[in-house]
Amino acid sequence: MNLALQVDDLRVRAPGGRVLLSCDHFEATPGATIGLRGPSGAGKSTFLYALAGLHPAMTGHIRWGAADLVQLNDAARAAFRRSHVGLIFQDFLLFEELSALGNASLATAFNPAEKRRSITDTARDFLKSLKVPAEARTVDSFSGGERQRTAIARALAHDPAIILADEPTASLDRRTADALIEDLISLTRARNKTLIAVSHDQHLLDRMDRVIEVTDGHLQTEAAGA
Ligand SMILES: Nc1ncnc2c1ncn2[C@@H]1O[C@H](COP(=O)(O)OP(=O)(O)OP(=O)(O)O)[C@@H](O)[C@H]1O
Repeated sequence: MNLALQVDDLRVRAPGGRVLLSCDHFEATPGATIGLRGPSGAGKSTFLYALAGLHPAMTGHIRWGAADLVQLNDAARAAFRRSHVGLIFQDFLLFEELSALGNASLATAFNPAEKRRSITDTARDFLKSLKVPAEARTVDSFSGGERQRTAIARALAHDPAIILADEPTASLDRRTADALIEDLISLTRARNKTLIAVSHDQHLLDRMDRVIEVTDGHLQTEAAGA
Protein backbone atom coordinates (compact mmCIF):
# COMPACT_ATOMS: atom_id res chain seq x y z
CA MET A 1 0.00 0.00 0.00
CA ASN A 2 1.32 3.45 -0.92
CA LEU A 3 1.22 5.58 2.21
CA ALA A 4 2.66 8.82 0.89
CA LEU A 5 1.93 11.69 3.26
CA GLN A 6 0.30 14.88 2.07
CA VAL A 7 -0.77 17.59 4.50
CA ASP A 8 -2.78 20.58 3.26
CA ASP A 9 -4.28 23.59 5.01
CA LEU A 10 -3.92 21.93 8.39
CA ARG A 11 -4.97 23.86 11.48
CA VAL A 12 -4.78 22.21 14.89
CA ARG A 13 -6.63 24.03 17.65
CA ALA A 14 -6.61 24.07 21.44
CA PRO A 15 -9.97 23.51 23.16
CA GLY A 16 -10.47 27.32 23.40
CA GLY A 17 -10.03 27.66 19.64
CA ARG A 18 -6.48 29.04 19.56
CA VAL A 19 -4.49 27.70 16.61
CA LEU A 20 -1.60 25.63 17.98
CA LEU A 21 -0.20 24.53 14.64
CA SER A 22 -0.62 25.66 11.03
CA CYS A 23 0.71 23.83 8.02
CA ASP A 24 -0.29 24.91 4.52
CA HIS A 25 1.54 22.13 2.76
CA PHE A 26 3.85 19.29 3.69
CA GLU A 27 4.59 16.00 2.03
CA ALA A 28 6.70 12.93 2.47
CA THR A 29 7.25 9.97 0.18
CA PRO A 30 7.08 6.46 1.64
CA GLY A 31 10.46 5.60 3.16
CA ALA A 32 11.36 9.21 3.96
CA THR A 33 13.08 9.99 7.26
CA ILE A 34 12.23 13.41 8.62
CA GLY A 35 13.37 15.20 11.76
CA LEU A 36 11.33 17.93 13.44
CA ARG A 37 13.18 20.34 15.66
CA GLY A 38 12.50 23.68 17.27
CA PRO A 39 12.13 25.46 20.57
CA SER A 40 10.04 24.16 23.45
CA GLY A 41 6.35 24.86 22.94
CA ALA A 42 6.75 25.45 19.19
CA GLY A 43 4.23 22.76 18.24
CA LYS A 44 6.40 19.77 17.32
CA SER A 45 4.52 17.24 19.44
CA THR A 46 1.22 18.76 18.32
CA PHE A 47 2.18 18.15 14.68
CA LEU A 48 3.31 14.60 15.40
CA TYR A 49 0.10 13.76 17.26
CA ALA A 50 -1.93 15.28 14.44
CA LEU A 51 -0.09 13.04 11.94
CA ALA A 52 -1.19 10.07 14.05
CA GLY A 53 -4.81 11.29 13.98
CA LEU A 54 -4.65 11.77 17.74
CA HIS A 55 -5.66 15.40 17.94
CA PRO A 56 -9.39 16.03 18.42
CA ALA A 57 -9.61 19.51 16.86
CA MET A 58 -8.18 19.58 13.35
CA THR A 59 -9.27 21.07 10.03
CA GLY A 60 -7.73 20.64 6.58
CA HIS A 61 -6.24 17.40 5.30
CA ILE A 62 -3.73 14.83 6.52
CA ARG A 63 -3.62 12.22 3.80
CA TRP A 64 -1.66 9.01 4.22
CA GLY A 65 -2.29 7.46 0.83
CA ALA A 66 -6.05 7.43 0.34
CA ALA A 67 -6.87 7.89 4.04
CA ASP A 68 -7.51 11.46 5.19
CA LEU A 69 -7.20 11.34 8.98
CA VAL A 70 -8.94 14.69 9.43
CA GLN A 71 -12.04 13.38 7.69
CA LEU A 72 -12.14 9.94 9.30
CA ASN A 73 -14.13 9.27 12.47
CA ASP A 74 -12.39 8.15 15.68
CA ALA A 75 -12.93 4.44 15.06
CA ALA A 76 -11.51 4.65 11.53
CA ARG A 77 -8.54 6.65 12.76
CA ALA A 78 -7.85 4.05 15.43
CA ALA A 79 -8.08 1.27 12.85
CA PHE A 80 -5.63 3.14 10.61
CA ARG A 81 -3.18 3.51 13.51
CA ARG A 82 -3.45 -0.15 14.42
CA SER A 83 -2.60 -1.22 10.90
CA HIS A 84 -0.03 1.33 9.83
CA VAL A 85 1.41 3.48 12.62
CA GLY A 86 4.00 2.82 15.31
CA LEU A 87 4.04 5.52 17.97
CA ILE A 88 6.93 6.23 20.30
CA PHE A 89 5.67 8.73 22.86
CA GLN A 90 7.66 10.80 25.34
CA ASP A 91 5.83 9.36 28.31
CA PHE A 92 5.93 5.75 27.05
CA LEU A 93 2.44 4.76 28.32
CA LEU A 94 3.56 1.35 29.52
CA PHE A 95 1.49 -1.12 31.55
CA GLU A 96 3.43 -1.33 34.80
CA GLU A 97 2.29 -4.82 35.76
CA LEU A 98 3.40 -6.39 32.47
CA SER A 99 6.86 -7.54 31.44
CA ALA A 100 8.75 -5.83 28.63
CA LEU A 101 7.53 -8.54 26.27
CA GLY A 102 3.96 -8.14 27.52
CA ASN A 103 4.13 -4.44 26.71
CA ALA A 104 6.02 -4.80 23.46
CA SER A 105 3.60 -7.40 22.12
CA LEU A 106 0.43 -5.55 23.15
CA ALA A 107 -0.61 -5.29 19.51
CA THR A 108 -1.45 -9.00 19.62
CA ALA A 109 -4.63 -7.97 21.44
CA PHE A 110 -5.79 -5.96 18.43
CA ASN A 111 -4.64 -8.13 15.58
CA PRO A 112 -5.97 -11.31 14.00
CA ALA A 113 -4.67 -14.66 15.24
CA GLU A 114 -2.47 -15.26 12.19
CA LYS A 115 -0.43 -12.10 12.93
CA ARG A 116 0.04 -12.65 16.67
CA ARG A 117 2.98 -15.00 16.41
CA SER A 118 4.98 -12.66 14.21
CA ILE A 119 4.19 -9.68 16.47
CA THR A 120 5.47 -11.54 19.54
CA ASP A 121 8.56 -12.79 17.68
CA THR A 122 9.35 -9.30 16.36
CA ALA A 123 8.82 -7.79 19.83
CA ARG A 124 11.20 -10.36 21.30
CA ASP A 125 13.82 -9.66 18.62
CA PHE A 126 13.70 -5.92 19.23
CA LEU A 127 13.93 -6.30 23.00
CA LYS A 128 16.95 -8.51 22.51
CA SER A 129 18.70 -6.12 20.16
CA LEU A 130 17.86 -3.22 22.50
CA LYS A 131 19.18 -5.26 25.45
CA VAL A 132 15.98 -5.17 27.50
CA PRO A 133 15.09 -8.19 29.69
CA ALA A 134 12.01 -9.57 27.95
CA GLU A 135 10.28 -11.51 30.70
CA ALA A 136 12.41 -11.48 33.84
CA ARG A 137 10.68 -8.48 35.46
CA THR A 138 7.66 -6.21 35.20
CA VAL A 139 8.39 -2.76 33.79
CA ASP A 140 7.57 -0.96 37.06
CA SER A 141 11.14 -1.84 38.09
CA PHE A 142 12.69 -0.50 34.87
CA SER A 143 14.96 2.52 34.45
CA GLY A 144 13.91 5.39 32.19
CA GLY A 145 16.12 4.06 29.41
CA GLU A 146 14.73 0.54 29.69
CA ARG A 147 11.20 1.92 29.56
CA GLN A 148 12.06 3.96 26.50
CA ARG A 149 13.50 0.93 24.72
CA THR A 150 10.46 -1.16 25.65
CA ALA A 151 8.23 1.52 24.13
CA ILE A 152 10.29 1.44 20.96
CA ALA A 153 10.03 -2.33 20.66
CA ARG A 154 6.28 -2.02 21.13
CA ALA A 155 6.00 0.64 18.41
CA LEU A 156 7.80 -1.58 15.92
CA ALA A 157 6.43 -5.01 16.79
CA HIS A 158 3.45 -4.95 14.42
CA ASP A 159 5.69 -3.89 11.52
CA PRO A 160 4.05 -0.51 10.82
CA ALA A 161 4.81 1.41 7.60
CA ILE A 162 4.85 4.70 9.51
CA ILE A 163 6.87 5.38 12.65
CA LEU A 164 6.17 8.56 14.60
CA ALA A 165 8.58 9.24 17.44
CA ASP A 166 8.62 12.00 20.06
CA GLU A 167 12.18 12.45 21.40
CA PRO A 168 13.00 8.74 21.08
CA THR A 169 16.52 9.12 22.48
CA ALA A 170 15.71 11.62 25.24
CA SER A 171 16.31 9.44 28.28
CA LEU A 172 19.11 7.30 26.91
CA ASP A 173 22.84 7.60 27.47
CA ARG A 174 24.86 8.52 24.39
CA ARG A 175 25.96 5.00 23.53
CA THR A 176 22.48 3.50 23.88
CA ALA A 177 20.99 6.43 21.99
CA ASP A 178 23.41 5.98 19.10
CA ALA A 179 22.68 2.24 18.97
CA LEU A 180 18.97 2.99 18.92
CA ILE A 181 19.38 5.53 16.13
CA GLU A 182 21.21 2.92 14.05
CA ASP A 183 18.43 0.39 14.72
CA LEU A 184 15.70 2.83 13.79
CA ILE A 185 17.45 4.03 10.64
CA SER A 186 18.47 0.61 9.38
CA LEU A 187 14.99 -0.80 9.94
CA THR A 188 13.37 2.19 8.29
CA ARG A 189 15.64 2.01 5.25
CA ALA A 190 15.60 -1.78 4.88
CA ARG A 191 11.82 -1.92 4.91
CA ASN A 192 11.01 1.44 3.31
CA LYS A 193 9.22 2.74 6.38
CA THR A 194 8.49 6.41 6.87
CA LEU A 195 10.05 7.81 10.03
CA ILE A 196 9.08 11.20 11.44
CA ALA A 197 10.85 12.06 14.68
CA VAL A 198 10.73 15.06 16.96
CA SER A 199 14.19 15.44 18.42
CA HIS A 200 16.81 17.77 19.82
CA ASP A 201 19.41 15.05 19.37
CA GLN A 202 21.81 16.19 16.65
CA HIS A 203 23.05 12.61 16.16
CA LEU A 204 19.53 11.58 15.22
CA LEU A 205 18.85 14.66 13.10
CA ASP A 206 22.11 14.09 11.20
CA ARG A 207 20.82 10.71 10.02
CA MET A 208 17.55 12.05 8.63
CA ASP A 209 16.89 12.83 4.96
CA ARG A 210 15.26 16.11 5.92
CA VAL A 211 15.06 18.28 9.00
CA ILE A 212 12.15 20.67 9.42
CA GLU A 213 12.19 23.53 11.87
CA VAL A 214 8.98 24.15 13.80
CA THR A 215 8.71 27.67 15.19
CA ASP A 216 5.77 29.37 16.83
CA GLY A 217 3.20 26.92 15.49
CA HIS A 218 4.53 26.87 11.91
CA LEU A 219 6.66 24.50 9.87
CA GLN A 220 9.58 26.45 8.44
CA THR A 221 11.55 26.10 5.24
CA GLU A 222 13.47 22.90 5.10
CA ALA A 223 17.10 22.57 6.01
CA ALA A 224 18.90 19.77 4.15
CA GLY A 225 20.72 17.33 6.42
CA ALA A 226 21.35 18.92 9.80
N1 LIG B 1 -4.66 20.82 24.77
C1 LIG B 1 -4.00 21.98 24.75
N2 LIG B 1 -4.60 23.12 25.17
C2 LIG B 1 -3.95 24.29 25.14
N3 LIG B 1 -2.69 24.44 24.72
C3 LIG B 1 -2.05 23.34 24.31
C4 LIG B 1 -2.65 22.06 24.29
N4 LIG B 1 -1.75 21.17 23.83
C5 LIG B 1 -0.63 21.86 23.58
N5 LIG B 1 -0.80 23.17 23.87
C6 LIG B 1 0.19 24.25 23.69
O1 LIG B 1 0.60 24.19 22.33
C7 LIG B 1 1.95 24.61 22.23
C8 LIG B 1 2.74 23.55 21.48
O2 LIG B 1 2.93 22.41 22.31
P1 LIG B 1 3.79 21.15 21.84
O3 LIG B 1 3.75 20.15 22.93
O4 LIG B 1 3.36 20.75 20.49
O5 LIG B 1 5.26 21.81 21.76
P2 LIG B 1 6.66 21.14 21.46
O6 LIG B 1 7.27 21.93 20.35
O7 LIG B 1 6.51 19.69 21.24
O8 LIG B 1 7.44 21.44 22.81
P3 LIG B 1 8.51 20.56 23.69
O9 LIG B 1 9.79 20.58 22.91
O10 LIG B 1 8.60 21.35 24.95
O11 LIG B 1 7.91 19.21 23.88
C9 LIG B 1 2.44 24.86 23.65
O12 LIG B 1 2.36 26.26 23.90
C10 LIG B 1 1.45 24.10 24.50
O13 LIG B 1 1.33 24.66 25.78
